[in-house]
Amino acid sequence: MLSKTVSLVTGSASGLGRATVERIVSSGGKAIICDLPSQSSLADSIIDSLGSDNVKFSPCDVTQSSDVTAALDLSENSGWGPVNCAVSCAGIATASKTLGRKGPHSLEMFSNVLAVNTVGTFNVIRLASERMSTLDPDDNGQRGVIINTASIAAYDGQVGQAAYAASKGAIVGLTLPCARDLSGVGVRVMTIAPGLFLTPLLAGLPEKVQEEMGKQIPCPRRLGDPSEFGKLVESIIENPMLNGEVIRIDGGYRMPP
Ligand SMILES: NC(=O)c1ccc[n+]([C@@H]2O[C@H](COP(=O)([O-])OP(=O)(O)OC[C@H]3O[C@@H](n4cnc5c(N)ncnc54)[C@H](O)[C@@H]3O)[C@@H](O)[C@H]2O)c1
Ligand SMILES: C[C@@H](O)[C@H]1CC[C@H]2[C@@H]3CC[C@H]4CC(=O)CC[C@]4(C)[C@H]3CC[C@]12C
Repeated sequence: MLSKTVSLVTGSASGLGRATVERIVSSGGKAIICDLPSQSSLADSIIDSLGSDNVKFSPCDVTQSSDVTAALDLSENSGWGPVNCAVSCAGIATASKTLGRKGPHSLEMFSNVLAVNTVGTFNVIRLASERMSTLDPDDNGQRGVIINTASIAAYDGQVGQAAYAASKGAIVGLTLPCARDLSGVGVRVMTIAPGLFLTPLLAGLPEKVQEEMGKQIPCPRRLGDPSEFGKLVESIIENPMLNGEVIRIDGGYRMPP
């Protein structure tokens, strides 16, 4: 049971983040939905279904420190206290070759993917851990847990995924040093590397392509359901021994070139 979980979940108006909020709240916790202002109507529908006592929306671009700070403040100003759990799901994906028919990869696109996926994730880690450090420790001397979302593309990046794979590889790379940095204040840091999950990120692809992608997963032979990601988040929150590690959740899939 996550009845004491007060969480900030980025990118949670949609997909894996939304499933995380649903899991945390159905297990008795609270969640701040941290997503772009353009996602406010999706956030409102989550609040309608889960209740405004349990879920609040803070419009936020994760690359902006003031926006993340405002989301952390909202938890405290709502009487929930400082967050003890931060889950980063905000992310964007692009597809562009390093040298394509139209010329070299756009440097702006590369920087933007790293800004949202990597810098945004680190922004949450640094600001959320400061708030967690003010909490009383539990029996294990722990004050909070931070969960990042990488991707199996961090390991098996495909053609056209240089920017995306680099952004996710960096999240894998920062997991252990951040866990080590924050061990003194009792904050754990974990990363999940999902395989192919049926979220709006993939739902935009033709149905035939989605079906074919699902068939490539060894077992189970289908795309992942976002609720399965939410379940893993819950396990990580509940298990005090999980720290400084990356967990793949991919049905045994390894992406081809
Ligand atoms: N779906 C998959 O198969 C899959 C696989 C591996 C990794 N991932 C990763 O999981 C995470 C969630 O992906 P998803 O599939 O749920 O996608 P999604 O598009 O459904 O959700 C991503 C959310 O992030 C938000 N977002 C984007 N930029 C933001 C910013 N600057 N600030 C705040 N919020 C921002 C979007 O508005 C959106 O609500 C991403 O990091 C993605 O790279 C997804
Ligand atoms: C594991 C995931 O993080 C990536 C693996 C496959 C990627 C998708 C491949 C098709 C792309 C098409 C596109 O133009 C937008 C991005 C993609 C949907 C891309 C998104 C990231 C994953 C799912």
